[in-house]
Amino acid sequence: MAELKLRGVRKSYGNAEVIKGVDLDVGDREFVVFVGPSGCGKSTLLRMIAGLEKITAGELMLDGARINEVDPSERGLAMVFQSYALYPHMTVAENMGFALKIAGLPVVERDAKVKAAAEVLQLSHLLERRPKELSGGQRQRVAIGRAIVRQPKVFLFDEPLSNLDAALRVNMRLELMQLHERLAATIVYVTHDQTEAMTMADKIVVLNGGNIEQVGSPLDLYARPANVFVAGFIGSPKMNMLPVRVLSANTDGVAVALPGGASLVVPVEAGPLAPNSELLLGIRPEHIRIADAGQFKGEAVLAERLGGLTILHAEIGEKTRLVVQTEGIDTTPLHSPIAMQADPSRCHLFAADGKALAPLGKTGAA
Ligand SMILES: Nc1ncnc2c1ncn2[C@@H]1O[C@H](COP(=O)(O)OP(=O)(O)OP(=O)(O)O)[C@@H](O)[C@H]1O
Repeated sequence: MAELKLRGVRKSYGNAEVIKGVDLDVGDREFVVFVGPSGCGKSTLLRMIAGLEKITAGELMLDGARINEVDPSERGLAMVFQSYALYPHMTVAENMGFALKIAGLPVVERDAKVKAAAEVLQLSHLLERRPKELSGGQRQRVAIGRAIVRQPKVFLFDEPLSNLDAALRVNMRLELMQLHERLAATIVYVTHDQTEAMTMADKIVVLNGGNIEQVGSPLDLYARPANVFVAGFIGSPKMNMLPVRVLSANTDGVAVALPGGASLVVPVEAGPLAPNSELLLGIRPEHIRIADAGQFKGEAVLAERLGGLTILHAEIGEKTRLVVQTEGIDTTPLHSPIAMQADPSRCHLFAADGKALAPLGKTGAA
């Protein structure tokens, strides 16, 4: 069992508060990913869990017991860093077994644990090599192996893949997902890469400026971002955001005037919205299609043809662009008039404070 609970956790450096009261549950065997822009506090929060940074206020619990004051080495957590921090003069086997040696484990037990971890990580044939004789991906696996042999309650990963090239990163991502399954481990993982978060996490924690913006499964965050920040952060290419004006609201949703003059009814709760209020309309590029007729008219000015899909950039007004994602190789001619149709049921509306209007039915209205 390994459950973490954070309650009202804060961190200040002098007068600067960088973690501003975080409440979070990490369930047993859950793969939880902290994601957010540079400087939002991801690493600080992870290091506080590890015990490498003091917690200024709040409570950190592991399996029901407060561990704020427990020494890092006694917490039963193992951290894997971005820089692998391997000992250059030691072999792979010695690097992996070092913590066990320090802990005074007999050689036979130590060797057995190193061998078992090496097998899981496909490092068995490299045990006698030194770090400089390994590729980046192999070094990262050794760093993970060093954590595995300690059989920690929770694995903490701080951007472990960011030193690897793109192809290797994709491979290691898959390996980490398999490892999570094989070890049935609880993992807290920091990244600024939303694709890593979307593909690996059971639960994503989106951080911004020391606060949690939203916690949810990848698909929750994709389908129901709580605010503009999460909507813009999750999903690639990014969600289109268009300024719109409220025309009316009724039980079908909120009708808004679009740039270009057409209107669209988004099935969301109006709440206290007044006519003429200004909102942001969010539409993911994959929820718009090129059509004979549609709510948007303009012309494609740029096409990114990626083989399996095409990303079209269309101008729909002065300084207003719409990004449209289509399947396969799209042959829409550039600089000719086209129409685009958005699926209203997949659209999002955000109020002036950035919060998403609730989808119809969520609060009981039909
Ligand atoms: N030792 C420190 N003293 C003062 N401020 C610090 C210290 N460590 C971190 N900070 C500040 O705390 C904030 C959060 O930093 P942190 O490293 O946790 O961000 P991050 O989200 O991990 O960013 P990145 O993705 O760039 O690594 C930043 O504004 C940073 O400047």
